[in-house]
Amino acid sequence: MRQTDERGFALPAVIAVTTLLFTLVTFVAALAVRSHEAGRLYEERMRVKYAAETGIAKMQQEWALGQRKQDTLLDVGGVTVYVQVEEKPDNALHVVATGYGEKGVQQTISALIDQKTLAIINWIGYHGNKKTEAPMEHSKRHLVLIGMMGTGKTTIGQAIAAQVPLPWKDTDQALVAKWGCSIADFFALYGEERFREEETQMLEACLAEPSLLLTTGGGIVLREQNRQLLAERAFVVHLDAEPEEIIRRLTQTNEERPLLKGDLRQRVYDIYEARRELYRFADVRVDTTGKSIDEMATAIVRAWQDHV
Ligand SMILES: Nc1ncnc2c1ncn2[C@@H]1O[C@H](COP(=O)(O)OP(=O)(O)OP(=O)(O)O)[C@@H](O)[C@H]1O
Ligand SMILES: O=C(O)C1=C[C@@H](O)[C@@H](O)[C@H](O)C1
Ligand SMILES: [Mg+2]
Repeated sequence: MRQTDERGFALPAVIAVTTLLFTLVTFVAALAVRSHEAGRLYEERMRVKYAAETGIAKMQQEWALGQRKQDTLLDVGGVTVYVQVEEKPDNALHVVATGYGEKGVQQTISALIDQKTLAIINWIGYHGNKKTEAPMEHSKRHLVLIGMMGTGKTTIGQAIAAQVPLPWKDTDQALVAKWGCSIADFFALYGEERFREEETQMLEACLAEPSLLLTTGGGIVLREQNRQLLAERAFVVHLDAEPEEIIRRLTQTNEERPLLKGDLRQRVYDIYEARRELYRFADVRVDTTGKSIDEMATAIVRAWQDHV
């Protein structure tokens, strides 16, 4: 009887002490995990902030070399940095750099820069996870990729299509579907001028739709009329790549590109040089050299989301 009493008393006490100990250990462990996570988040914020600042410095360097002052997507040590530039009175540039890191960390820093000397007039400040002031230009309701053959418009477009709720069209693919023959065959049958006419009509039809993700043929910028239409109605991203990288990529594909027939290297260098200025009207430029398709797609989606 006594034994039963002792057991009856001991058991609840053991359970209570064990429960208390368990709760205490769990609490301390949770605190440790949380402070470790907070530390990691703090480190990530610092890394992204530093990348955004470096992004501004990189653009200052490029502008010093004569590069056009234009919005640009950069990769700074694995952090995507979107640098937006706005002309201000008194020869000043307002430059806003947003770095996008891991764990949803986003840091923005902005500065006023003297257009002539490229010196920083003053830093405007940092803010975390805050959208930059990019007023939506409602007429620019399409997302369009332009760029030289082989810069990845179609491939990156496909990856973007999986991330944004926009219908995706590719002018080359739409033309092939319309004609029922390849671009190379169309060129052989009707020549380049007729192709350009068809391309413009297709562009007009696409831009008349409510809102599209549109990937274009490399030569869409040849016609002034097309450049104007695009500048008015689309948020235009210029995919760029070094000619050597373009040559490497195009050597690995079987797709026939009529304008590259003959000496591929020479053709790529010639066309690149001839069109270099024609791509410059884009809202954003991005260098895809050495970058993966997914990382490009994610960076462009961010720039688009900033635009809308
Ligand atoms: N970032 C990249 N890294 C490595 N390879 C790539 C990259 N982007 C595209 N490629 C490859 O380069 C080739 C050409 O790409 P794609 O057809 O998308 O170019 P495009 O810009 O659409 O060319 P076009 O103007 O002729 O339509 C494909 O084989 C593609 O897989
Ligand atoms: O750069 C160009 O002129 C071209 C690029 C391709 O996308 C096709 O539109 C066609 O081969 C012509
Ligand atoms: Mg293409």
